[in-house]
Amino acid sequence: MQAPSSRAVHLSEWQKNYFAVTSGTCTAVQKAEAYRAQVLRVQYAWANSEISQVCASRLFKKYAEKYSAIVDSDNVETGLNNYAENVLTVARAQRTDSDQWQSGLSLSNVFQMRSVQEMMRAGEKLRGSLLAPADASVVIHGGAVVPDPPKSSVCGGSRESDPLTKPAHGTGWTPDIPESGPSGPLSAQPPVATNTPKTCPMFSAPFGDLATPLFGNVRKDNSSAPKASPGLSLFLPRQPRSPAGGEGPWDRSAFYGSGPAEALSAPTLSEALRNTEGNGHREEGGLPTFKTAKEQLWVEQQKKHHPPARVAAPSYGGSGVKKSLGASRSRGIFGKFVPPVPKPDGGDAHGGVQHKPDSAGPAEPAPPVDERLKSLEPKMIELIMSEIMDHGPPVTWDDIAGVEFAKATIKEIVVWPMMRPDIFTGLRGPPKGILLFGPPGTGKTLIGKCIASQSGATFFSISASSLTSKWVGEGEKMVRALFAVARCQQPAVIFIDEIDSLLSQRADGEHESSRRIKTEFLVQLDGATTSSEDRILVVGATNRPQEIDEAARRRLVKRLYIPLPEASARKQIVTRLMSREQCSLREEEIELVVQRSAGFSGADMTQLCREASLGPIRSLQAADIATITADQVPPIAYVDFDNAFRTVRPSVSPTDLELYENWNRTFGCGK
Ligand SMILES: Nc1ncnc2c1ncn2[C@@H]1O[C@H](COP(=O)(O)OP(=O)(O)OP(=O)(O)O)[C@@H](O)[C@H]1O
Ligand SMILES: [Mg+2]
Repeated sequence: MQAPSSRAVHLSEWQKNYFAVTSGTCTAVQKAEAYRAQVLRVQYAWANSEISQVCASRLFKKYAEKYSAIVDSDNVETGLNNYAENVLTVARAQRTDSDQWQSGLSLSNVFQMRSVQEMMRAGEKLRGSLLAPADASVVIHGGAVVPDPPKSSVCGGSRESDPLTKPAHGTGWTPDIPESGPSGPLSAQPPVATNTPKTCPMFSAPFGDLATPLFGNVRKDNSSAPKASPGLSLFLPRQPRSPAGGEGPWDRSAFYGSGPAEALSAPTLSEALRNTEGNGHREEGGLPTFKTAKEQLWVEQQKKHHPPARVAAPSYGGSGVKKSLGASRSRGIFGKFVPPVPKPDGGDAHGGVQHKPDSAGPAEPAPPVDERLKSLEPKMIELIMSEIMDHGPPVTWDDIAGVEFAKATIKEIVVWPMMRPDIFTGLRGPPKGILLFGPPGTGKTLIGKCIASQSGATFFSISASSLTSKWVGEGEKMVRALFAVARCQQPAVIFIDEIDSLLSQRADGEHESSRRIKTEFLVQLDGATTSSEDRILVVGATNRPQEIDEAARRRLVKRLYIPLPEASARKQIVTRLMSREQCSLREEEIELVVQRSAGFSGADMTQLCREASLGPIRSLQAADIATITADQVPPIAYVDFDNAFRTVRPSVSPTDLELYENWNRTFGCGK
């Protein structure tokens, strides 16, 4: 950011210049100088990021054109028309700064000069080839001719034709023009050559679309370039030089690389950026290796979506891993997920390390593997990673209406021990297993998501049915892998939804594979729940608690009943949902809705509100729906709830409810 004072200085300079050039008192040279200074200022401002590239392009074009107009104009009063004089100046190594100085040159006789002709011939030969800066200055002077028709254009991509291919012919010869030897004026005048724009790259437009070649045909293809080049290049030798390393546009040359004009141009900059995008790092000798967060993110995304083929770690002993572990997924709501495979550059106390962007190429040696994961198949670990709960918006405790006791207990068991493990030790040590049970749609899964959001632990969410059905025959390996990975990611919460399908009572007729899964799960659960060091919490949720195996039940020590919402909780749900919509329900009407919804689950209440919210739409004519604006939709009224009650019914029957309550009285840990 520029300090205000510096802005003020800029502004006043700008104004001063403006008045100078519009006052009518200054000479053409002064005007040209002023415009040239403006062009420089634009460059400065752009280089200092004070103005955008688009703005810089426009200003550059504007002032470069004004400048060219003066320099190109052959009007004796308002133009400089002194190309030939510059050639003469060059030839004589004399300066012609005097306003009174009258040239003996005419437009035509300059072409008779041998040196000019030689330069034009030289230009012909060089045409098409990229010129070195020193040569380029030859082209400038050779091509810097005249503004009328054979006057064909001057040098520079801004002109339509190339003076090198269209030598202008003139008549007459002014003998007082000194000859400068067979090799032309430039070679005959070394001091002049050193005074050419080759060391003065500032007018190589720094703007992508205006990358005007300073030196004639360096970039012929750019036809949108401003017509400043010829004039500028001729003018520049007369400008005072900044000392090397001093401030000024010369600094930009140092910034971009010390070099000729092309080193300054925006294409070079964009090239460097393209390189960065292409391979994630900048070329040696290019711009500094700093990467913006956006670039870094882009590079990481590229790696995620096109991960390098990894060589399987020998210690995994299995098939090669095609995807990098967990890298294809985001890192959970808290971003705490760390890969189980430690990287060589450090690890945490548990053997895992914070996830870092995977910069490993295929040739990178396989990283060492956590001891606890050695016996597992990499494929399994990968599958576990893909089960990490990382989707959906974060859920807060306030999003869950009612169930105050369960919420308080969970905070006590999960959140606080995570916060203060030093206090929650010994007898106060948190239980390692929780069972949330209750009728469907009462918020058990919602609580699971809330634990994920609020605990700050690594959160694994697995649907038990996926363990039994998705990976048939491999379920028990999955269970083992799940706990092993969780152990590497402590503190960790393993949330198992529909746990009944995993831990249902063992029956004689059950399938061998599901029996093995269950056994493995109980073993792991036992390990996790009995080990005092492990900070792994297993949270199971079920709406069929009576089907859970007694051995599993014992291990899930805190069994919390998640009942149907009470009146206050139902009101909370309705109020919260209606607050996001246009609603005209009065307080007593809300009370009425709450009363009428006794026996509804949280999910039923949500459904009721959805149905009611469609009421105002249904009251509209079909034609209106096409044209109505969103704020013209009538608000939700009690009548809409009234209608909704006709179609939405409680999903939990009183008989079912009794079963839950019985089970809660028998096994539940609630009050
Ligand atoms: N206590 C609650 N507070 C707010 N919304 C709730 C509550 N209970 C349920 N809901 C609503 O019902 C939806 C379903 O809840 P959820 O999936 O948590 O029920 P569940 O108890 O896991 O059911 P199931 O036993 O069938 O799996 C939630 O997304 C939410 O919109
Ligand atoms: Mg659920």
